[in-house]
Amino acid sequence: MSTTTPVQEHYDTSSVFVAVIGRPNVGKSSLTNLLVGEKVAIVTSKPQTTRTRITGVITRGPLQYVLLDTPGVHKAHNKLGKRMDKTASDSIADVDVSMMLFEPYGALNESEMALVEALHRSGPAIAVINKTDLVKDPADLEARKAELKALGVFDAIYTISVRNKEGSEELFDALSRYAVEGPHYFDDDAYTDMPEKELVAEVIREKALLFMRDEIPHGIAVVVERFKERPGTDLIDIDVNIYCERESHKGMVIGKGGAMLKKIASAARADCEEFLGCRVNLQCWVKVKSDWRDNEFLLNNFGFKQNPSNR
Ligand SMILES: Nc1nc2c(ncn2[C@@H]2O[C@H](COP(=O)(O)OP(=O)(O)OP(=O)(O)O)[C@@H](O)[C@H]2O)c(=O)[nH]1
Repeated sequence: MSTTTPVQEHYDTSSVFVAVIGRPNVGKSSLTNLLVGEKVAIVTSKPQTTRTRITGVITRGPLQYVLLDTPGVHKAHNKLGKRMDKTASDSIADVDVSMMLFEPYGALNESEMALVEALHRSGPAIAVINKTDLVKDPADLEARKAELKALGVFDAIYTISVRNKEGSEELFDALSRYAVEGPHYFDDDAYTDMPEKELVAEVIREKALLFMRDEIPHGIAVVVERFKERPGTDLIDIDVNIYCERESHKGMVIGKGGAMLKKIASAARADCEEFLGCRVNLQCWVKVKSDWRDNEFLLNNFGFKQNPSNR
């Protein structure tokens, strides 16, 4: 008697994996959050806030969109930078479509042109001009569109304003054209594959970036040491270590009489309570680990791992 393994040849469902790419600060995280409708990627006005590859998931009926929110393109100066660059180029190779964001104004820079080159070699791509709310004259937008069209790599060019929440339906529609028939890779009610612990760490980093002067926050790493629900309550205890590179930075993260740390922690707690849907007891400690950005072991320890392919 022979046994056969049933092979499903037809699916009623499909999915599309999308790399969200573009120069730092162009609005990749903001767009991911808008499309997902939840806070999965941290957003600040300072470039290069996105370190890890965050996956936003949106399921609309039979179609599942999976967004990879990549770090901005930049020149790598240390191991962390190199790893971030690798994450960005890996994403383009793995996906069904790349969505490259552009500012409405300004010359395309060297790293944007390098990305465009990479797109010529990889799969299909669409261009998205964000921040149309800043456009003064519609002719400016037309000129930008013509410039992008001339690059000869984009199947189509879209215009959006994440700030005004304009253009997202057109994008969903555009991306759906690249969907591939198959199973859904994530639960239909999932919106990210990022563990809650990592989301908590990202939120704390976001607050540090928001409240502190430029030089320090980019040198910090946040590690969630404990994430534990208190049985019988709606309370989660979260213990967090904030690592910085110098003793003097530690002092600044803590602030006068602990004021800065308190400010960061209480803003982070409010966000955590919102997305976790319960009360949070958040304890933060600040520690010094010099050169963590150049130390392979510590990078792995802090979660900046090279992600395995999703498929
Ligand atoms: N005016 C305007 N500002 C926007 C819009 N979308 C995003 N921004 C702002 O642009 C800044 C950068 O947004 P992010 O989403 O963090 O940009 P990013 O591309 O993810 O940045 P990196 O993580 O550094 O690569 C933030 O201050 C946003 O509020 C928009 O449609 N209009």
